Amino acid sequence: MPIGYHAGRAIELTPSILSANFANLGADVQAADKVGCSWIQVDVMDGHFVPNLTFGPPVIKAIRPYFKGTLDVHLMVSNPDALLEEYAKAGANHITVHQEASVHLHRTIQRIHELGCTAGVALNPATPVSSLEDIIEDLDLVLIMSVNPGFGGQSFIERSLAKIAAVRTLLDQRKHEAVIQVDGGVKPSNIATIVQAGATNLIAGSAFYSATITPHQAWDGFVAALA
Ligand SMILES: O=C(CO)[C@@H](O)[C@H](O)COP(=O)(O)O
Ligand SMILES: [Fe+2]
Repeated sequence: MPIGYHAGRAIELTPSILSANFANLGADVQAADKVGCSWIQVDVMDGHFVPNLTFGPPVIKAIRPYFKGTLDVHLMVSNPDALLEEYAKAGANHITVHQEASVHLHRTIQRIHELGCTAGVALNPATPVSSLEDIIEDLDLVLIMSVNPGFGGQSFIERSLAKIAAVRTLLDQRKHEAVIQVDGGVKPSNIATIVQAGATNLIAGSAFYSATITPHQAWDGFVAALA
């Protein structure tokens, strides 16, 4: 269920399980389902495209029964094409690849669609929105990275707000509707500004899975911040 609405669009909160308790992953994924999240993000890192190593297809297959909604795989890997089928078969509904990691982006997006998933492209903080001009109409989602990918708990890079607004302008110009997702440093204290810039899907890792508040309290905090 959405955490709010802005300009007639539903705003979704997508917990990132990178900040979950890995020894208790099924329960943590189920907690996101129970509080009402329609999306959950699995951050796949290969220790090559980003300096960290996380989950593979067996983990996605294992958590699939614990979440009813969209299982969003954020692929932070070199050569994503080689892995798409495995992640789709493991239970992904949505796959985002990085613009910087894909040599044949158009072919990659076509392949994700052939596999029955929706498709997104992520842009690192230093990658311009203009790099999407010739692919945007094929995308279901654009992911603006508001931190350098690899780790949870980093601070939101303010320049990302202008990039979010630039994606909204480009989508409007092309009369194309796509999810604008923002990932990194999203908190109740900055969510309203991020949504006003044009984002519709907010990733929350450390602000959702926290030692000090429950997922329920985290959800309520985000809802209140948007109200
Ligand atoms: O993709 C990534 C990091 O590369 C993320 O999805 C993080 O998990 C977000 O964590 P927070 O910044 O919300 O703590
Ligand atoms: Fe992510």
